[in-house]
Amino acid sequence: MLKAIKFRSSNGQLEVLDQLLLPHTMSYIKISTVEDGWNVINKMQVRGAPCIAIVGALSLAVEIWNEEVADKKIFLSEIEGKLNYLISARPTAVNMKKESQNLMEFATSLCNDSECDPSDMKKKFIDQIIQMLEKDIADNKAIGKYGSEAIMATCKGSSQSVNLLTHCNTGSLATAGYGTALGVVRAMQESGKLNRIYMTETRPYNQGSRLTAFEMVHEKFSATLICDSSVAYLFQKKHIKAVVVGADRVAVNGDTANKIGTYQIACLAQHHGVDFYVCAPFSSIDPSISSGDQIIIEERPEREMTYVNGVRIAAQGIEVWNPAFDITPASLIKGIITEKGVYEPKDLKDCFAQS
Ligand SMILES: CSC[C@@H](O)[C@@H](O)C(=O)COP(=O)(O)O
Repeated sequence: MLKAIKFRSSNGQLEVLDQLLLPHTMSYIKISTVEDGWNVINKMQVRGAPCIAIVGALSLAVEIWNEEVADKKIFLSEIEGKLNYLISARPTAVNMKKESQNLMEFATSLCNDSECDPSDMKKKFIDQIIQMLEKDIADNKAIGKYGSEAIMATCKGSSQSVNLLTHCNTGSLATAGYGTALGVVRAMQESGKLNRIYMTETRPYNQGSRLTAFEMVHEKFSATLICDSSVAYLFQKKHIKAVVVGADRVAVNGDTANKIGTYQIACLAQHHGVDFYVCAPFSSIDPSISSGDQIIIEERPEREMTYVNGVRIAAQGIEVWNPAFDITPASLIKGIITEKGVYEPKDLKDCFAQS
């Protein structure tokens, strides 16, 4: 499996795959500081909501790796400042914000624990960050299993294999490994239930043609790339059983922010009677947001749209609007596939009330 993150827990060495150079060049960038982490996230050398949170947190771990911590309160305020800085790298994905809150709660409890000395606090804090890597892979495998079961439960005939469509990149490159929506695809492939995965190019940054296509070729899946504008025709012609996409932030009512173009695919899926699933860990659900209207949508530089590989492809002088994400209303989503099971959007609220 491709690896977006290489982390050595023996000596605190962190490297991330430069996804701007894919699919032509596999080159890893060394990350030594929080500023390095912020930069690779902001420039989208690392992207994908779970991967952003893990790389952000690990950049803090490697920065403090050799630090002598003498005072717990000073250390707590240092990590709070650095986590807040990391959240500012990209605004739409909630995972970095949620993981920061979790890490701050954990660090505060260590700070208040009189049995824990400053160096213990640092060690335990770093260990907590490292656990995020394993947890993300385990969560993705659970998402894959639940998603595969949910899709196959709607099929008539147990031996059937199906065609799926995905958008953007949600695989090993967007997570610690295995993937969310691509994790569902992977689980279906492993159980012989995948006939073919179709993927959109995902303009303007081309996560589909550069990254998902790269992963699928690498894994030797039966996979086909389509233009973003071919989705309606694909639904007419290719017997697509379901759409599986990831999420950058899910509101409590199920409205979902994901890569620009997701909303129009959901509209087309409804028109054609194709099931539309969002696949995301609980860390992508934002309990503080009641609906999608409150989600801040990142707008990226116009150059990402008007240039391809340094060559301008748009007419000089044209004005450009380049939102990186859109909001798919909950009414278009059949299920939200998480590591705890599959929820109808209307049931998410109760799920938070219970926990
Ligand atoms: C498991 S990744 C889920 C989402 O983060 C993904 O679908 C997506 O929209 C990524 O956007 P990106 O702008 O490439 O970070």
